[in-house]
Amino acid sequence: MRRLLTLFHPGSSLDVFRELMGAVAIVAGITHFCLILVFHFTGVRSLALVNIASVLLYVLTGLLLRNGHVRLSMGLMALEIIAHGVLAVQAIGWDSGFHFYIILIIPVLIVNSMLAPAGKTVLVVLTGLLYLLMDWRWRGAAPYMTASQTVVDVLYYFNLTCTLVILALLATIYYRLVTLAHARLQDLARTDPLTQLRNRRAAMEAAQREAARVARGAGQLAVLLGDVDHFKAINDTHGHETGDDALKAVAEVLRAGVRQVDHVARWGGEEFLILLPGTEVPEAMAVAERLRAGVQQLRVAGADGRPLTLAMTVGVSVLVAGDAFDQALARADRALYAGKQAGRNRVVLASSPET
Ligand SMILES: Nc1nc2c(ncn2[C@@H]2O[C@H](COP(=O)(O)OP(=O)(O)OP(=O)(O)O)[C@@H](O)[C@H]2O)c(=O)[nH]1
Repeated sequence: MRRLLTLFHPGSSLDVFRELMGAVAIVAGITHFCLILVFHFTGVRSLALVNIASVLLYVLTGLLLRNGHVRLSMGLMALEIIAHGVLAVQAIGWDSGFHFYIILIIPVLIVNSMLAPAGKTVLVVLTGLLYLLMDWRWRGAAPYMTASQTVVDVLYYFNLTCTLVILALLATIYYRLVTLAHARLQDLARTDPLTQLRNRRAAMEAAQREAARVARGAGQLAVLLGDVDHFKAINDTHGHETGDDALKAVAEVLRAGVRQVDHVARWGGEEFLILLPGTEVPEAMAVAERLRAGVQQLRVAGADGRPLTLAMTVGVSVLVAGDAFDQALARADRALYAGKQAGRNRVVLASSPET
């Protein structure tokens, strides 16, 4: 299953559908391969040849899918399933169960993200009508090939089992892919697109979780608020693109400069929030100073090609048990403001909670 799910990387609903079709092509190819063996050993050589053609067709549809020809491969698959069903029920009889596969077209049509609702409805109804028509025409009709009751029974239970397995697989894969796509969306909703850091919303969630840990006695939480100095001047002098490059470079310094358990987020424009769980004042000040120095060492290419230096002011506060996160954040913000007032490019420790 994991292998099937990693054939394509699901992102959009089209990717999800393409992945699903890829899985269908693989399972259908395997089913037809088994049928080659069944027909070969039961002596129905002509149908073994038909199934060789089906396996080759599913290989082709798999390749088409990988190259992005989703509609074409889907059309070929539907055509194969219908043609195979029609031919086989006429040849060996309705009781062979080859018509079951046509029913599987209906759920695949419904999850198809490329079809408009009206088109989907028409195709689903047509498939249902085709199935009913086949049932009316061929159930009870005499097949033109004579196969023993044992062969018909083997085929019936083989086809019924395969249909049930494919149905369960389709539902499972679709459920897994929807879950993956949902997780991806959740992640996107929490990521800042420019810096790839967590965004303000994700930072607030992390802050609430960490604040709850502090309240449970898990030690202090250091709150660092960093703001790039004179950033407007960088934008104004070198352009917005250079400003963006500078923000990405700063984000990288911050991300690389903290532990795995720490949280780094883009809090707003050129402002970054860093949360350090289980960290007391001396350690928090050391980390803040290291990050500030890291930003100062950065060299970003300016509009004239010459390297541009950056600086960052950081306000530091510590959340202790019985303290509210908003209060600690407000203290870090005041410390940051004090740092700006005092000349920027520095780390300032906030006053303690009770002052
Ligand atoms: N390039 C770029 N600029 C941004 C982005 N978000 C905010 N800004 C700019 O960041 C600048 C922030 O300016 P100010 O708030 O005046 O701060 P500053 O110039 O850094 O001054 P100090 O903080 O006092 O040192 C504004 O010009 C915003 O337009 C962004 O995503 N990309």
